[in-house]
Amino acid sequence: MPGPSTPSTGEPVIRTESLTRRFRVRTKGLRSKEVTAVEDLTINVAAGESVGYIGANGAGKSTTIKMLAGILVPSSGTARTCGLEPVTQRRRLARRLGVVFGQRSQLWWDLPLAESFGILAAVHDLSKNREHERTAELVEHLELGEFLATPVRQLSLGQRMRGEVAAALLHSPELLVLDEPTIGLDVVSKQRLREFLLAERAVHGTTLLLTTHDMGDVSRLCERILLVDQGRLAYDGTLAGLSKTVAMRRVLVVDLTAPTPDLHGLPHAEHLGSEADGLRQRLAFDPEVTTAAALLAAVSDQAAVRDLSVEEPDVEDVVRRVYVSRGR
Ligand SMILES: Nc1ncnc2c1ncn2[C@@H]1O[C@H](COP(=O)(O)OP(=O)(O)OP(=O)(O)O)[C@@H](O)[C@H]1O
Repeated sequence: MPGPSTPSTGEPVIRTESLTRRFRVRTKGLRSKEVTAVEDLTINVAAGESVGYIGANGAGKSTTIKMLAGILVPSSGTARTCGLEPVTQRRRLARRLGVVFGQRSQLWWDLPLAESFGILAAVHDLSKNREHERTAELVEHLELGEFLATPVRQLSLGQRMRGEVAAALLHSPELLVLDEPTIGLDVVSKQRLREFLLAERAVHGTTLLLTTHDMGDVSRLCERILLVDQGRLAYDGTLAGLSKTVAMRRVLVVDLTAPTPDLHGLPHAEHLGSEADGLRQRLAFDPEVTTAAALLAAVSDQAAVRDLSVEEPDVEDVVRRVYVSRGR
């Protein structure tokens, strides 16, 4: 688990009480029905915490974030972010909050990255000194130097995401909210971004709230997990606590030298499936019970292995098994 949590005596950075948001959605013809995206959500996040906000597709994560950022008005209940009422005090909140939407850009597509930073520094009213100091710090730590002069639309996804994170942090917000920050990134880019976020939090005490479908993000970045199920809070606690509810299975993927029937009788493993006539087979195991090495040895007794990889548990899989363990 990452870094120490910062005890806080002040007001929570995020506080919601019975927060609810409904949408009216069109069904057939002129008919419509009401969808409850977030229901009766009561949470507190203290300064310095790093919280993973996870749940299945459509569970209500983005809707919650939009209400916390003042972009969406709640149907009922209340939210306070950095001690402010997000909708009516949105401008003041913008000075204290940074938001990164993995699938949407806040940068100017046709401008070089450096110019986007300049505009944002002006928007946030940073002094020239502060702007230079903070930009230099972020450029160094996010390794942006080589493409500061490149128009944003020409950046790779990984480069752009680093640019997005820098843009969201330029004004040194006390709360950074990230909606799917590592989506689509390769393993190395993910790792770099996670390391940066950990360092940023350690140095500046920034509170982190992130939604993700990547269990690697959760296990490396988040001390606390909030799990939502159909808009309702289903779990609030540590990853270790969640592991007690459902084992955090990893998946060993083996590529075999010849087509092979599904491997059976492997100790402490579940066969998840095969591809290409059994040339590739996927085996889930609980790292608390066995190791990838022990499982590989057992596979090697039955077939010749050409290549292998180990996948992190998938958030969707964890969420599904939490639901199953609750009888849903
Ligand atoms: N603007 C909208 N109009 C109508 N329905 C909406 C709107 N925004 C969200 N919803 C609905 O609210 C529910 C929650 O959506 P939300 O985007 O918050 O989920 P999510 O947990 O972020 O999902 P994902 O992981 O897929 O991004 C879904 O049923 C979605 O269809």
